[in-house]
Amino acid sequence: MKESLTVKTFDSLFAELTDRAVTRPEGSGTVAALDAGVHAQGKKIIEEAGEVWIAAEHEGDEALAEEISQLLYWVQVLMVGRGLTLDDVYRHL
Ligand SMILES: N=c1c2ncn([C@@H]3O[C@H](COP(=O)(O)OP(=O)(O)OP(=O)(O)O)[C@@H](O)[C@H]3O)c2ncn1[C@@H]1O[C@H](COP(=O)(O)O)[C@@H](O)[C@H]1O
Repeated sequence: MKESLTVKTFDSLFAELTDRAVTRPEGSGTVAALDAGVHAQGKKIIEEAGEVWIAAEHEGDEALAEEISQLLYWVQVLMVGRGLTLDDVYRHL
């Protein structure tokens, strides 16, 4: 996950990614990830989920937390790409 001076939350990251999809700033990895489509996004989710599993089995808390953050990011990319909102998901929690 890229470094930031402010603390991000799941909701604030989702708002940021939603804004990226609308404003499409040059150089945004999220824009590229959205343009790559659901197949590429799904593969990335599987990859990151695998890295979370491996980290949980073999790595420390910091590495595990970083892998989880990447998994959450890619799940959000897929959500934004499909047009889901946070409420669409939260209502199932
Ligand atoms: N939180 C994330 C985030 N987490 C993961 N990733 C991307 O997910 C990928 C992680 O893949 P990998 O695990 O394979 O790591 P890698 O860096 O590709 O390289 P290796 O693992 O092979 O060493 C990288 O491309 C990361 O850039 C993220 N990309 C962006 N964000 C945040 O999303 C927001 C928008 O970012 P931009 O669209 O790039 O402006 C910003 O707040 C960013 O900090």
